[in-house]
Amino acid sequence: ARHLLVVSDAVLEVKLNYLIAAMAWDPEKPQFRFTVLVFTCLLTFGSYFCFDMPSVLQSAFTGSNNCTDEQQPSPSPPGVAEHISSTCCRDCLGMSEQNYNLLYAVYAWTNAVVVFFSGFLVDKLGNRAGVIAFSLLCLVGSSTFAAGAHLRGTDYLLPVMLLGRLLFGAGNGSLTVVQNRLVAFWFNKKELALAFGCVLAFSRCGSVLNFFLTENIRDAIGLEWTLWFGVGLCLLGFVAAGVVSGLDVYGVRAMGLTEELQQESRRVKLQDLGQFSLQFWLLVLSIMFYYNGVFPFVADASQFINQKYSLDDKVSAYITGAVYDVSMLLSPFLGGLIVSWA
Ligand SMILES: N[C@@H](Cc1c[nH]cn1)C(=O)NCC(=O)O
Repeated sequence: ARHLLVVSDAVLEVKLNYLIAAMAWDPEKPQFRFTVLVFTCLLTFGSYFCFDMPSVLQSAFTGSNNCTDEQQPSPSPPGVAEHISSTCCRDCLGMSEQNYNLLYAVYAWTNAVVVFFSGFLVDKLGNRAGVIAFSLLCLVGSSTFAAGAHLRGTDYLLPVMLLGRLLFGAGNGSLTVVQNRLVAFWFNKKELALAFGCVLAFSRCGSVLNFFLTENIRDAIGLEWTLWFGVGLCLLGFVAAGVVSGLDVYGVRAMGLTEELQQESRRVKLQDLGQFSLQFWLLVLSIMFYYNGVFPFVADASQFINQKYSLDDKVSAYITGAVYDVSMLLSPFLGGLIVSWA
């Protein structure tokens, strides 16, 4: 019986090895591109979580930290969380509303300017360099932002946090560009819309979890460590970037496309911009005007809802995040629907 067990064990191992080889290492097979998809989805999960952390934490960012040594945080009015009382808040950064909004403005402007150049750079240098560089920028940006929060009460708080948002903005937008390029490469023949749907759903999942969890995490570990928790998620994105990069090198080489892709990237030039169609630019404009309304609203909505309707911070954040909930739930299905209609 023992002999039989050893033999069946060996057979099982051979079968398993065969399965792994057949499953994972032929880049033309669906298993390979879906493995790429899983790690591509992970690229922006953390950065999307971090992007709207200020919105959830707006009252902490703008509340005044004016406690004296003996003073305990005073009891909060009904419906307002304990740590944000109007008279004493140990966990608050004391930013003005304008400076708080600067955190978003700096992100948006850097994002808008940098993505143009990073898109061109990725066309020239390829996905691997881009995915590593931009996820590293997100990591450095979110770390700088979190480190800035430790400087409360000093003149350095705002410049350091703004610098963090600037680096994060440069990284996150560009990371989305290279993420879409990876999906377009690995899913160019089929399942393209479905793959885009999955990527968007996963990114939105980062946003949604931020609106559901951040306030609770802050209650448990305090403001600074909550921001470092976001950094941890960006680190996850950086690790995923390493894996995607490795898979991409392997897959392209195994399909014998390395030389062809290098030649293609040499041919890319700035003048190619002129070849984009009117339809493309109209699409760009419609997306721009759509986001014009959404992102600034999300940035200020948590505190607005909290103050106008006297709702608890957590409930206000859930309501603000609802704008992303629907998108998260529907994207993969709508992507699948488009695939089956096309
Ligand atoms: N650069 C991102 C910013 C963002 C917004 N929400 C989470 N991150 C971006 O523009 N994303 C586009 C999007 O559809 O979320």
